[in-house]
Amino acid sequence: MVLNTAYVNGHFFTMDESSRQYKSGMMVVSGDAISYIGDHSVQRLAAADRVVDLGGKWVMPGLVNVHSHIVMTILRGIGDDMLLKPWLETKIWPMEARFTPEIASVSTRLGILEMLKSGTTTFSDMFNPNGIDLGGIMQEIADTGIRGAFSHTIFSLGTERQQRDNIASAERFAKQFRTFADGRLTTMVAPHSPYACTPAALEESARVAAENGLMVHIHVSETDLEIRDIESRYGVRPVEHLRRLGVLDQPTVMAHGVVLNEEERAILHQYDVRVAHNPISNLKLGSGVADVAALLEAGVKVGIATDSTASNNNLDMFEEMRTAALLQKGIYKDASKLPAETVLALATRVGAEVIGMGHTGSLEAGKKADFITIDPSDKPHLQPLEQAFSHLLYAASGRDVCDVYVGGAAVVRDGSCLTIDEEKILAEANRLQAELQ
Ligand SMILES: CSC[C@H]1O[C@@H](n2cnc3c(O)ncnc32)[C@H](O)[C@@H]1O
Ligand SMILES: [Zn+2]
Repeated sequence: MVLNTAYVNGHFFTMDESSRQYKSGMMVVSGDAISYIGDHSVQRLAAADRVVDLGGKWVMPGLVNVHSHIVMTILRGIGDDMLLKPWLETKIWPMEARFTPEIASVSTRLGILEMLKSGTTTFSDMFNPNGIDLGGIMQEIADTGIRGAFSHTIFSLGTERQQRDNIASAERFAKQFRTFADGRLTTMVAPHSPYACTPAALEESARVAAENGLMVHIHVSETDLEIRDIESRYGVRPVEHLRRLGVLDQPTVMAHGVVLNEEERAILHQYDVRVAHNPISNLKLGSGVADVAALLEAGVKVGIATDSTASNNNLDMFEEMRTAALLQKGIYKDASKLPAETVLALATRVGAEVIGMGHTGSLEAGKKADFITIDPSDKPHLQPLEQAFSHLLYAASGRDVCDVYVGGAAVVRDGSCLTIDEEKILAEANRLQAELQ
């Protein structure tokens, strides 16, 4: 039997196409989906099996982080203040090579704990298996209650045989977990980047995506150095390189897109390539600032993302949204660029579409009941209440998140995670980072 829960007395921000607000509104959740959102309805209240009084809390869709690496969470604070190439080659990749199954597991749960507590309900993640049992990791992710899409990274490393095995392992993973945890978790195909994958590996990735109806998730055009490197190896820039190899024929999420010209933005639009914008990671690694305003003007779908805690150094999507908005205003010297309405949409409804999960991301009848609450009543930085929508972007932080629901199930209540043993994970993470160094 489907349980109907009525959430009453909340201030709802729907983030649907028309971005409605219902002050003193009502939302009914039937099973794992929203069946009603709107003004208070006495009839619907009478028909509900359960009533939750929100006491004036704000309710918005859970945030969608479209590019992360949760297995790297343990590396927070390691490798600060370095450019991407030396950061990867001298710090991160050598450390990742020493990861054990225990590190991968603790890192994953620490990352998800941080995401859930700061209001992220859906994420798209790329991880490097390194001999780790990905089935076990997927089960752990499922147990946290979060929603997401996961990809086993493809690197062109080692002998030809090792490279073939790597792609075969990514394909097995993508097929096995394509629909997992009642469809809450799914997979993508993730060649790391045009510089860490051979043309053959990129073509193979496109084949695996096409044969299995999956999206491609790849780092592209992150730095000037990458553009020079790809041009010198193949005579064309990364976007054209991927286009020629057939990668862009598959639905693709390109992480970064910092260094793009007008012609490339037109290609992304033409091929419906979506961009995962990682403003803080791009700033911290000294990569630059993606021209999100130009991408949106070119009709490209953009989502917001954190990247990993090794280049961010947190997974707070509120910080990420605010940074995204402020950067465009700053680089254009135009305060009208990326208003609250736009950025909040990119981090919710549009972000969900970017990663092919349009069944979440807004509070609308028929969508999954993935939502978060914020209690502004005791928070001076969220008052006066009248401009609440503005506060969601310009004043709130992940620490303000009170309750988090995924598919109608509570995963965080009053700031405490119900699905992960916080004390235990923090102790384990501290012990393991000390051992790694
Ligand atoms: C965890 S599997 C993915 C792989 O990507 C590396 N990585 C993390 N952040 C970035 C980035 O911004 N650009 C390129 N590569 C990145 C990470 O170390 C893993 O090996
Ligand atoms: Zn990344």
